Amino acid sequence: MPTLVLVRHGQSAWNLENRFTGWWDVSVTEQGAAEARQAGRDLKAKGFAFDQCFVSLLTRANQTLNLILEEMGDLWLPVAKDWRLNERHYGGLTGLNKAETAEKHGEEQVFIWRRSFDVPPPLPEAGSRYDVTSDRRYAGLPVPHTESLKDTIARVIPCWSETIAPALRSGQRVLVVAHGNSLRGLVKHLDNLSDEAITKVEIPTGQPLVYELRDDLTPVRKAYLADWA
Ligand SMILES: O=C(O)[C@H](O)COP(=O)(O)O
Repeated sequence: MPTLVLVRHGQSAWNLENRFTGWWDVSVTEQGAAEARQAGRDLKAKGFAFDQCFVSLLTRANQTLNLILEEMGDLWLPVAKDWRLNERHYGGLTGLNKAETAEKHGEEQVFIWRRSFDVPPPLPEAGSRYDVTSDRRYAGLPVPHTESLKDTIARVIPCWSETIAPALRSGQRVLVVAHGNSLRGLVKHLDNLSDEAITKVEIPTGQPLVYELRDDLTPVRKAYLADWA
């Protein structure tokens, strides 16, 4: 039975500071690194092993993956790095404090920006210091300027269909380390959730989410590792 484990990166510097992060490339904090190591130890203790890993191009996800694999003694595993697993792009909100933004624009507006299905955050101002379009890791790629969850899903699902799903179908046990919203996109797809239902789904940092799948890749059961018997 295909096994898929999804992990959101451990706590990042901007999770700690409560800042909109998106494609800005911050590192995990000490707590985030500890979450990742614990996830690796727990996966190993519960008998999980992987054949193929997938990760975004962002540092916090790569650090988390490496720490998990180090704890599992599996740093040798093949890893496919794909920009399509990056966090949703937070546009002009990138770098702003979430609580201060809510004070300025209201809780309701910030909820719409953070959790609505198809309303993207405002575009960045020209010359934004958080512009990553010329970062060489994205050379030749269609770097977005802002993204709704719907926009994020429009790149995550092709990544799923072209790379992750074929690996699972070929019998590989797969670990995906990515981000709150790229993983919400995958969860929406796997659990066949409505646009409304996904607004209520939150994915915590550093907690492996385990899916046991049928051969057609529909879920048989799903649970966070802490509850996986
Ligand atoms: O990019 C970010 O700021 C976070 O990783 C996810 O943010 P959210 O909880 O506002 O979707």
